Amino acid sequence: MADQYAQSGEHKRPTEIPAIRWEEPPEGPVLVLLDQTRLPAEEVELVCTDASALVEAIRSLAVRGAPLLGIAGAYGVALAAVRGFEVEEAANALAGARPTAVNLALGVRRAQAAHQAALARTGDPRQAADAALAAARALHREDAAASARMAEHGLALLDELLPGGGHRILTHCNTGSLVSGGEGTAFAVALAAHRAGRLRRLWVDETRPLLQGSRLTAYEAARSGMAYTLLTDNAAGSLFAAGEVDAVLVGADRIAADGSVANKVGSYPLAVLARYHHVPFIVVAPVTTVDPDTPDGASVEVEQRPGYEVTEVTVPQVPVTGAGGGVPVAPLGTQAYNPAFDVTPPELVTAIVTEEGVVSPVTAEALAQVCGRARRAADGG
Ligand SMILES: CSC[C@H]1O[C@H](OP(=O)(O)O)[C@H](O)[C@@H]1O
Repeated sequence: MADQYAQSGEHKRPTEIPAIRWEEPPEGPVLVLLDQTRLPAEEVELVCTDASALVEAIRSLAVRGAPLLGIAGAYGVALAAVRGFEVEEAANALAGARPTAVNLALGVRRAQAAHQAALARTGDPRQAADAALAAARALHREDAAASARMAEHGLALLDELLPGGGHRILTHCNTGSLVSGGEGTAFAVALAAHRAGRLRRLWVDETRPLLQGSRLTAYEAARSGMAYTLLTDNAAGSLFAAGEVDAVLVGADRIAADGSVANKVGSYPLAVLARYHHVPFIVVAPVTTVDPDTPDGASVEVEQRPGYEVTEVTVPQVPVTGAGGGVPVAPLGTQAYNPAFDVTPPELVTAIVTEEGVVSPVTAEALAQVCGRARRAADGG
């Protein structure tokens, strides 16, 4: 069936518009974001001059994805410090902008701690601001390096689990360069397989309601030249039943200490389908996404988003009458259930691929060992 589909999508010349960059124009430092709510129709950059603009960008998913949220949060602290705003207030607002992706608060607190330490050491706000910016830049670099190592470990795992190449991978939501300082997490593995000539097709879940798959993953897949095919989330089951899926690759927003994985809503049903059809369900995430302070899946705060994201769609050039500024696709006043994430229990996860290596089977002990290795390395241990 996969061969019925010609190479999907056009292959635009890749334009290297980074998801995030720090600029220092004469008017003062700014954080520049590729506005992901405008993709794929428009490549528009959003300039943030203060933390409140960045908080809004995070809440609206103009900037999104766990690792990138951590990087953005750290730059947000630096932006507040450099522009002379109240740093602690800015840090708290940024850390609380979205609750599920642990990386956001982690990145914010890392830059805030650097700022506080430099201020205590020097008493000089300028040096403290520089320290916060240095911490953000370091996190940005580390995430890019982590992405490359996850891609290596992930491709090696695919080759081990699926000898013979020609991998048909199904993915959910978006986990490429739009969520990362590098080429992403799960998508970076698919990209590595493509470059190695071992990706037969990437099946892309559209990922309702905000369509990160159809809008963002398809955008990144088209630019890469890989063979990809978009599907509605509801069609995934029939692909498994047809034997068209060799593995599932997804990202994560928070991994609890017991190995429970919080990820985009719709990930859990894919894990159940994968188990039923004896297909590996692989999570790809940096160790910064593992939260030892969240003991299990039930402890994860799952972000509940506005109902209008389900009851309305935003279609350009069509008059909008809905509460959320979209075109209603349900009777006005319809209540909607709209969790942004769901939680997959560790027993349904074949492996967690991190930059420190692969955790499989997924147990609290194995996870702690991998993450402990990373933390000792970070502490120079
Ligand atoms: C590897 S981070 C990508 C992760 O973030 C997405 O959520 P959102 O688009 O709401 O930020 C989704 O859960 C992805 O797996």
